[in-house]
Amino acid sequence: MDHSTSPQPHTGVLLVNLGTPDSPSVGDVRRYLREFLMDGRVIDIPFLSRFFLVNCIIAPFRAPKSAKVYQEVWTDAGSPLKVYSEELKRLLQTALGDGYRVSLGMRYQNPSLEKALEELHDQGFRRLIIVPLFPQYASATTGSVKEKVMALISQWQLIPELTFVDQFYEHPLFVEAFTALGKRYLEAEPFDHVLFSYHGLPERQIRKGDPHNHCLRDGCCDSVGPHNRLCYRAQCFQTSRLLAQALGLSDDQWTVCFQSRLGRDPWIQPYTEDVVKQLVAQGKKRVLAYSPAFVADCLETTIEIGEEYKEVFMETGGERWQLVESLNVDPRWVATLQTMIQERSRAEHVSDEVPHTASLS
Ligand SMILES: C=CC1=C(C)c2cc3[nH]c(cc4nc(cc5[nH]c(cc1n2)c(C)c5CCC(=O)O)C(CCC(=O)O)=C4C)c(C)c3C=C
Ligand SMILES: [Fe+2]
Ligand SMILES: [Fe+2]
Repeated sequence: MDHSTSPQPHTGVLLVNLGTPDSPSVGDVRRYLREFLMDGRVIDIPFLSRFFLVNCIIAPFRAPKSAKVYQEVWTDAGSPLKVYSEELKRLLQTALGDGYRVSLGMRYQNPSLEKALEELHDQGFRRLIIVPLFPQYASATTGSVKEKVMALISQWQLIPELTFVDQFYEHPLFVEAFTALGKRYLEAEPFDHVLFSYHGLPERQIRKGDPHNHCLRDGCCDSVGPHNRLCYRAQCFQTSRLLAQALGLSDDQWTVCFQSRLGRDPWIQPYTEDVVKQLVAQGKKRVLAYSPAFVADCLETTIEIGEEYKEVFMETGGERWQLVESLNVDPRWVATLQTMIQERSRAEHVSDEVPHTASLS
């Protein structure tokens, strides 16, 4: 094989994260909230009701409050979610090498999915690997990314081979990377308890994806199997079990909970705020908090867990609260993505090497 020239990229890789406002100004936060919450997979009610709720109630009232929180989390380089995602793209490109072209798009706002896909379209790749950066599958996140990407690509004249990485909640390297981050804290000082706090979802959305009428009953999320393969809550429990096992925790040393409820409908439980108060009542004074639904630190981790739930904990009698930072641009995380992408590539590599006409001649 000739190694003197670098190979042409043969595969396009699209990383997709949720998105964040362009700036922490009220106007930009309002625009972000409108686009995000008008997604029918996020607020899954009929269009006219959603339009009224988002444009007349949530966006106008929430934008000024959320903008203040975004101002807290904003750095000189911008929104952490975007800054980490862009650096991750750069590092992954280096790790994968010249055979791949990595692009980054956000489901909402910028850099836009349209632009990211246009970059890949221009290269005329035969194969695209799309990685929604959400470890656990939810219709509101992974499902929404898949819907939007398919809608955009369906307008192309030549539609390449598409591979979606639907989830990686139990990928051994993902679990290993998150384990290492928490282990550093557990080895440095004693903690009474480990909390795994995930972004919540309306219960209705879990039910809609449950043809077997299995979810949200006692013990329904104790395992992931054919009956609940894409159940977000079950996948969150599975990630937590694997992390707890890798951290050497016994069953009474960890708890799963769900944060960020929006509106009055029931969301999946237990709610983080209730669990935090219960832990204090049980005499747990030192808590290590993980947030394994996110691969980059953002408003939901740094502010909501790192500050708001910490405040609840400390005010009700807790003594030490430590947030485990997200994977961000950890080299183990970059290597995890590299492996997941190469695993997908290898599975289809043969069809690349052998021209399709070969079997006919
Ligand atoms: C696991 C990932 C996420 C799921 C599932 C999810 C569902 C979901 N979110 C809302 C409403 C809001 N989420 C907000 C912020 C936000 N959400 C995620 C991820 C998931 N959301 C992230 C990474 C972020 C932070 C983005 C950042 O810029 O840092 C917000 C905006 C912030 C605020 O005003 O509080 C809202 C609103 C719903 C309704 C929902 C499920 C249906
Ligand atoms: Fe959210
Ligand atoms: Fe379930």
